[in-house]
Amino acid sequence: MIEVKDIYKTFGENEVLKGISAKFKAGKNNLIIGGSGSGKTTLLKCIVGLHEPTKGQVFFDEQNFTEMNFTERVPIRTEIGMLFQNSALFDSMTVEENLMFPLNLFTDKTKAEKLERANFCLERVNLVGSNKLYPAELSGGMKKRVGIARAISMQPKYLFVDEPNSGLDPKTSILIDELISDLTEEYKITTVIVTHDMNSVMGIGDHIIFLHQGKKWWEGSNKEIAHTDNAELNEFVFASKFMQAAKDKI
Ligand SMILES: Nc1ncnc2c1ncn2[C@@H]1O[C@H](COP(=O)(O)OP(=O)(O)OP(=O)(O)O)[C@@H](O)[C@H]1O
Repeated sequence: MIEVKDIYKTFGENEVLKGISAKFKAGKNNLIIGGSGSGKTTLLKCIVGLHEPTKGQVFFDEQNFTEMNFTERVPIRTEIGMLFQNSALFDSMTVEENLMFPLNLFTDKTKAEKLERANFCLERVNLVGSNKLYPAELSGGMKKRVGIARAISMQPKYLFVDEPNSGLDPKTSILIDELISDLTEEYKITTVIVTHDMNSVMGIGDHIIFLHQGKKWWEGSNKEIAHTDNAELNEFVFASKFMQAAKDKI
């Protein structure tokens, strides 16, 4: 479980996060949603240590990450998998080399063991045989799957995903969501996903926190979100006429 306690983050005069507290449980898809500029990515970056919170604390399984120095954080960092918007693959490396990269960096496995792990992860994301391809030869959905394979290569306890569906067609988006959700449940990963995608919210939103004006405005599940009387959340979720019409049927 990850817990954030009273997180504030200020950039100059701009107070972006204003006292966010939340718990993200293992084996669940924890979604952070909210309008553009509401602070979703900033919160994600504060949790993983890419930003230091101005105030407040982050705990990984009751270990106070905020109070740790760089060296003390290393064991937790090696348990973190990350998937960024653009998949962040190394263009000059093949799929296999991309997957081996964290294993080369953080483990003392033999080459054969690393290859075995890379192949296992590729199989898990349904990309067997793509070892020698370069990112430029992959579709957007395939790149995401390689990104996911690399993120799980180190058997992470914690997985952070920023906008997994950006640039993907609706069908591929659903496949990516289902893949993340299946891996989360199977390996009991604490997964935190920043998303705008209402299909994801409805499809895999076990636990959702809605940010508005830098505050946690609402918290609940995908089952609860359809029946919320929170005005700002309603406006956000049911912004389109289609979603308005669908609301009564949920
Ligand atoms: N490194 C930074 N330096 C200064 N300001 C920043 C920095 N990162 C984010 N901000 C500001 O923080 C605010 C929230 O940004 P953030 O990217 O967290 O929002 P978001 O909810 O993820 O938005 P979006 O949905 O558009 O990606 C914005 O006003 C942004 O300009």
